[in-house]
Amino acid sequence: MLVKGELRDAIPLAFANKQDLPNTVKVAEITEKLGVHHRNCYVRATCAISAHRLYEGQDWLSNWLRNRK
Ligand SMILES: Nc1nc2c(ncn2[C@@H]2O[C@H](COP(=O)(O)OP(=O)(O)OP(=O)(O)O)[C@@H](O)[C@H]2O)c(=O)[nH]1
Repeated sequence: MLVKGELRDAIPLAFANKQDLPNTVKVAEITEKLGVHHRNCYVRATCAISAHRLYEGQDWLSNWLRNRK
């Protein structure tokens, strides 16, 4: 989807939110379903309620934007 579809030029960051809940789809499965495992894509496990790892993702995005050509 992200590799060949309309989103192929999109910023390669996805938040896999609600990872604190027991039945949430896990990062590996999301990565697989997005079809980005062969690409430099950062799928980050997060919990929006506690802000767990949200800032890591924002830092990653900031660096990616700064370094892209
Ligand atoms: N446990 C938990 N609840 C969350 C998290 N993120 C959002 N929620 C809760 O999920 C509900 C829906 O949140 P929204 O921000 O409205 O998200 P949405 O995309 O409109 O709806 P969803 O499709 O349910 O995610 C709210 O009650 C949020 O508090 C999370 O990381 N963990």
